[in-house]
Amino acid sequence: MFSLVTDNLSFAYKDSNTIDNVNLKVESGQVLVILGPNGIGKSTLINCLSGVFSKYKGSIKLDNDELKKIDSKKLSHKLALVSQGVNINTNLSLFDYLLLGRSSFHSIFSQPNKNDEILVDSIITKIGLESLKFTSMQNMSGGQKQLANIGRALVQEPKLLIMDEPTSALDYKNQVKVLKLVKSLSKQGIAIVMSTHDPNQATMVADSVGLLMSNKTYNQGSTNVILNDQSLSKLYQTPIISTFSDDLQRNVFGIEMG
Ligand SMILES: Nc1ncnc2c1ncn2[C@@H]1O[C@H](COP(=O)(O)OP(=O)(O)OP(=O)(O)O)[C@@H](O)[C@H]1O
Repeated sequence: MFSLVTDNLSFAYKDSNTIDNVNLKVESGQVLVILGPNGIGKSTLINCLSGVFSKYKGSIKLDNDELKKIDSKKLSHKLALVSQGVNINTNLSLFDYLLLGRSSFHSIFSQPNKNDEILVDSIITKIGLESLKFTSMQNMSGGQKQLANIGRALVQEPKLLIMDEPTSALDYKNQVKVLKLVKSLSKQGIAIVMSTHDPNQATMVADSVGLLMSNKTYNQGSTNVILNDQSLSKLYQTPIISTFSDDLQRNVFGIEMG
C-alpha cells in the first residue's frame, strides 16, 4: 500500500507561513481533493507535496521515506505532477513530447523503445487527443495543452499523481473526461491529489477532501462528512447552497447571488 502522509507541514515564502501545520494523508486507490479560496496556498501545498519546494518544515513521507531525501530519478518513478497553467512552448509533436517523459526510465545512452511508444499511444487515446498525435505542441489550444500535460504525467506511470487545478481550462466534456480518468486511475491503485475551485468535482471523484481555511487551518475528512453548505460558505466566505439532484443522485452546490 503506497501512501503520502504529512506531519505538521508548513512552508513560508518570507517571514510568515503560507501553509501551516498541514496533516494530510492519501493512500493507493484514493482521491484527495484540495479546496480553498484564491491565494490561500493550494499551489504552495501542491508544490511542497510534489518536491518542487524542498524548504518546508515538518515532514512529507512517501512510503515512509522523507520526500526531500529521495533522489530525483527515483522520485519521478513514484510521483508525477501536473502543474497549473503550464504553457508548453515547444515545437515537439504531442507524441514526442510525451515520449520525452519516458527519458528518466533510460540511461543517457539508450533511446525510448517500442514499449514506450505503445505506452505513449495508449495515453494519447486515454486523453482523447489521437487526432493531434503529430501536431506541434505550440499549435495547441490551452485546453489541449492541459490534457497533454496530464498525458505527460501519466507516461511516468506514477504511484502518486498530483494535479493543480487540472480542469481549469477545460470545457464540460473535457472536464468529464478528466474526472472519469481520475476515477479510473484511482481504481487501478494510483493515489491522487488534486486541487480545484469546484466543490462539485469533489463530490464526483473524491474519497476525502482537504479544506485550506482562511485562518490557516487544514481540515481533511471523508467527502460526504466534510462538504456541506456551512463548511463551504465559511471556506469561500459567500453563501453556498446545495440541492439534492434526483437525476444526478448527488448534492449539487451552487452560489447564491443575493
Ligand atoms: N513565489 C512566491 N513568492 C512569494 N509569495 C508567493 C509566491 N507564490 C505565491 N505566493 C503567495 O502565497 C499565497 C498562496 O499562493 P498560492 O498560489 O499557493 O495560492 P492558491 O490557493 O493556489 O491560489 P489560486 O486559487 O488563486 O491559484 C498567495 O498570497 C501568494 O501571493
